[in-house]
Amino acid sequence: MRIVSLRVAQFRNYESVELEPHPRLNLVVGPNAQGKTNLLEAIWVLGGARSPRASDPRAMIRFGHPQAVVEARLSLDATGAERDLRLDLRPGGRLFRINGKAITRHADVLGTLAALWFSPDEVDVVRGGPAHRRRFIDLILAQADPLYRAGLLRYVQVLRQRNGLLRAAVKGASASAALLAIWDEELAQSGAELVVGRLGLLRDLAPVASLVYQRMAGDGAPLEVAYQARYDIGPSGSPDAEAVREGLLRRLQALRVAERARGVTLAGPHRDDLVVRAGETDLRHYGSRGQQRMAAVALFVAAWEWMRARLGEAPVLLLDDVTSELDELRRRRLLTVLPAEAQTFITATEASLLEGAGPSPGAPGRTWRVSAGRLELVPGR
Ligand SMILES: Nc1ncnc2c1ncn2[C@@H]1O[C@H](COP(=O)(O)OP(=O)(O)OP(=O)(O)O)[C@@H](O)[C@H]1O
Repeated sequence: MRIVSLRVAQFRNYESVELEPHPRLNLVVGPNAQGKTNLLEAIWVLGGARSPRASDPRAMIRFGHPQAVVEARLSLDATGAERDLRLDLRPGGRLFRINGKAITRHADVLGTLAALWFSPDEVDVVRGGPAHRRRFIDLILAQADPLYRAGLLRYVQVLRQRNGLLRAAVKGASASAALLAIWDEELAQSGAELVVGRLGLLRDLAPVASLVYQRMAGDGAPLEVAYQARYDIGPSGSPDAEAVREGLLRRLQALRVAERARGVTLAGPHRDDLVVRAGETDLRHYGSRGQQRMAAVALFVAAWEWMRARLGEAPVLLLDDVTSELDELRRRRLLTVLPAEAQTFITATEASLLEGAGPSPGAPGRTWRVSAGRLELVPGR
């Protein structure tokens, strides 16, 4: 899919800008603190995702204004059909509209504008804690698979209820064994659905990520990405919900005393992780910064491929400041592994850092110069 036109109003340092992005490559250049990231952030949150840098959506409303608006006309690859997506950000919350119709359930927005965000901070998908890796796979799955979205909502609700019961038990309230057993079943059932979705994703994602990693690293070590749970999930190559359900249930029963003492659910997909290894090296703990960065890029490129295959639509790529920390060689390697067919928005302080971006030298695209919340189309690209 691609963004045909975009309007950003009273969002961060933008008063009001309208643009018609190029179907492929959009370079967004300008000095620091001018609004490059803000533009990508506007597109990202329009897709329904949380901002990578604002836990409170109010931070994105232009200072002194009551609300921000981001809207786009989207064109679908499969049918050429167009869709209008609009987000109103107000102090009270977010309101999304698709073709003018207000969307009441946030989960129904995800996937309308499928996108992936990548910045140097995404190295945390490899180097950071397990929550980063869980968020990575959940967001991919939630955008591409409505069943997974629904399953995730259900799991979060079950987890909340079960934790409530365990917390009450810590405070001395009676949490009957029978009641807990019911919530064990619920948690194991909805947890197993999530784990099976995640295993299916990894089965497809891992080989692609390994290929991309080897192309970038050039040292021959394959990248291994595997699911890590502290309960039996059966054979990961052929995901089986029943095996996962039983494994998780057994683990919950074994953890009964500890959970009653701590008042929290100690096993399930909310605590699982991914192992990311290159050869013998667990990159999460022992990878060099360069290896971790390459593995993160490889995971994102593979995620893009997976989402495209699953949705039948190419997700929009938002690449913020990705070239800044890299030397010439790494920069070139990075730019050549990026999917050529994606509509891409890529920021940099200087256009020269993006030399070689796109499928071939001199690839078609548009360059926008950003200065204090104003965009200017640079002629000639
Ligand atoms: N809610 C807001 N209202 C008005 N201006 C804001 C708001 N939030 C951030 N800004 C301004 O946006 C600017 C930062 O923009 P942005 O983060 O897009 O920078 P950038 O061009 O990507 O720079 P860098 O290259 O340093 O990443 C700052 O000048 C900041 O004061």
